[in-house]
Amino acid sequence: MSDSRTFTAAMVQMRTGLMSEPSLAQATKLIREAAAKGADYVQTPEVSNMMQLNRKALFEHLQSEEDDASLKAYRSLAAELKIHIHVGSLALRFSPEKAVNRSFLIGPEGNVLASYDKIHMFDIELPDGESYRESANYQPGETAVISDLPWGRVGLTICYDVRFPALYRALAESGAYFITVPSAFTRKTGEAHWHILLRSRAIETGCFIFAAAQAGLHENKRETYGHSLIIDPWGEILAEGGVEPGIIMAKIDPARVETARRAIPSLQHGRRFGVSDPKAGPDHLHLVRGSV
Ligand SMILES: O=C(O)CNC(=O)[C@H](CS)NC(=O)CCC(=O)C(=O)O
Repeated sequence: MSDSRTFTAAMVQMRTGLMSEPSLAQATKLIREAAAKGADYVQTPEVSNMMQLNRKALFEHLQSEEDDASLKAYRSLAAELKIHIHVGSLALRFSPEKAVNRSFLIGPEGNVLASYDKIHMFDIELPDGESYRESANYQPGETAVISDLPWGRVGLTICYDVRFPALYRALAESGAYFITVPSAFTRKTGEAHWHILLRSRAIETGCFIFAAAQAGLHENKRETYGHSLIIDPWGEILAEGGVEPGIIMAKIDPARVETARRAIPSLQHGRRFGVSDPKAGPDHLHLVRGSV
């Protein structure tokens, strides 16, 4: 395929603080650095604006999408640098009671091309007592989102979504060549699952995976895993971050999507099926929700 389809993707790895202004300053510096090095598409992690201590503090600082100063700043920056900036997500006010975890794909004219509300809420309890109840504060999205970049179609997801392969299948079947997974993984679950989950989603979908990550010990005392990743459709890691803030970059050739899918057309081989339980009698069939 022609060289004109290739582009440079950059992931900004950051350590979001309690307040949005210093977090924006941190991201802006890294986005400028990526643009100076030739990035066409720059992604920031989940909750690029603030990671607060508790519900009360979160709601004191939340802005609505209309009023949020960091979204305006990212839009101006994209227009100034003439690049795509994908704000992995912002915590924004959704209603008096709920926030929303929303990512924004901004085009080189500063226009918002697409936004996506995280669908799957991280409500979990780890064996060591670490626990999260994202749904207490956040309103989940109900719609998967795709958008068109100049180099091919992109599907938007966030963090914990990565554990739900049906979403990725749906995005790939809707024409995605790239799938974005801006994240704030915990250190524990990241060590155990991060690379495997993201590489699996790349291999299963034949898509590039772009995952900018939060990293390190945050002002709110949470520790995130880092290791931002750019993965090709064969599952190969093209670039990986460490545990400190910074940028990673890779040249992206969308033709690799076609090569990988020609080699293993598993997207076309998927079949619908039921699950039979012989103990429950010959006519019994559990209905399953999908083919994956
Ligand atoms: O609440 C915030 O400040 C920002 N949001 C997050 O950090 C979100 C929800 S708590 N984190 C995840 O989804 C981690 C998933 C994860 O670690 C896994 O799937 O293992």
